[in-house]
Amino acid sequence: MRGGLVASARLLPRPLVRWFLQRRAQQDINENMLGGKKVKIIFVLGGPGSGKGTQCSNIVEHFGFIHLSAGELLRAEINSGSENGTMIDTIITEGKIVPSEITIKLLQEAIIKGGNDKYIIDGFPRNEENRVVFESVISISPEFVLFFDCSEEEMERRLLGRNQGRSDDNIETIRKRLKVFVESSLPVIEYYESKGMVKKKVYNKGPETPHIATNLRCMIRVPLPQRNMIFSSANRGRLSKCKNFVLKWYLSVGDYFDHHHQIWPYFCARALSVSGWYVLSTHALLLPPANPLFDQIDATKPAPEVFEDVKAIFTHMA
Ligand SMILES: Nc1ncnc2c1ncn2[C@@H]1O[C@H](COP(=O)(O)OP(=O)(O)OP(=O)(O)O)[C@@H](O)[C@H]1O
Ligand SMILES: O=c1ccn([C@@H]2O[C@H](COP(=O)(O)O)[C@@H](O)[C@H]2O)c(=O)[nH]1
Repeated sequence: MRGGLVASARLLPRPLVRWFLQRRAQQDINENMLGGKKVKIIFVLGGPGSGKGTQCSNIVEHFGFIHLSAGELLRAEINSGSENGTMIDTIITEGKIVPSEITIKLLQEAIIKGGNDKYIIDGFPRNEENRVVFESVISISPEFVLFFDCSEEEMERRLLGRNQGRSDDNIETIRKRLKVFVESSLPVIEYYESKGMVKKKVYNKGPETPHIATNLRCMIRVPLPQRNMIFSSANRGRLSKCKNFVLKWYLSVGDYFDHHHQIWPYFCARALSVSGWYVLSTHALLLPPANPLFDQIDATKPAPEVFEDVKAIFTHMA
């Protein structure tokens, strides 16, 4: 019977057979299945240069996932001389985001071609539109999302030293990419965070927290009350960063810490939060325990230490 089917398939035109097989694979994917196995997807998100690619290589080595970097797939598309190549190249050089249908088609093809049941997708979804279109076209929900949190200064330093001949590793494009990350990609992380899907490692490094913009943004996913307060040391971008956010009113007391690093502001912050203030803090030490801030992977640490955090997450998952 099976032999008969194979023989009849040989009589069909090849494009039709290819179309049929692709459709089957697509149906499988839509049911989270590929080749009879449930497909696991993990999104790896973080700013440009936060170390996503570096850690994905470690994950592949230790946990047998296939690594799909959306950026790499787009770069391969440019190099293949495809009709979309020039458009993609221009978008990447401007640090903007390529239309969802292009990226998702490339991801979909790579998943089908990969034939594995475990994928880490690095650098995608990049904006809310990416996320929504992915959900409707490839209806696989990620098992979880890894978020690498890193200061903008550190990301910029790393990208300028990466030296892999990438057209977007220049200061002008890097600045644009960082802006796009805060404006378009962080909302995706916030969305997954609100669903409890962002894998976390408690960030408890000390008083100085590097990534003010990210962290503030993470807090602001919560509906803002009238009164807000920002703790941070001076010259860490409190005012400039806050201008990006619709803070109705805030009180900044960070200057006190710069010179003293005293414990009293911690109690102050707690007392204020208990009495209805919403405390935004750029100091890990000041966080009231229930405050969800700083729960990302601290990607400013050396790569092997970052991987220890990642490993713990993957080990628990297995
Ligand atoms: N923890 C780390 N400490 C110092 N340097 C790092 C660390 N992790 C990665 N790097 C270096 O920083 C540069 C950027 O890392 P990587 O390419 O992994 O970042 P990425 O998040 O994938 O960036 P992009 O989104 O631009 O592709 C690389 O040169 C890498 O070797
Ligand atoms: O989903 C995606 C992923 C990437 N891009 C564009 O590619 C560059 C480089 O991406 P990396 O992840 O840093 O390799 C990125 O700045 C975007 O321009 C995209 O549009 N959509």
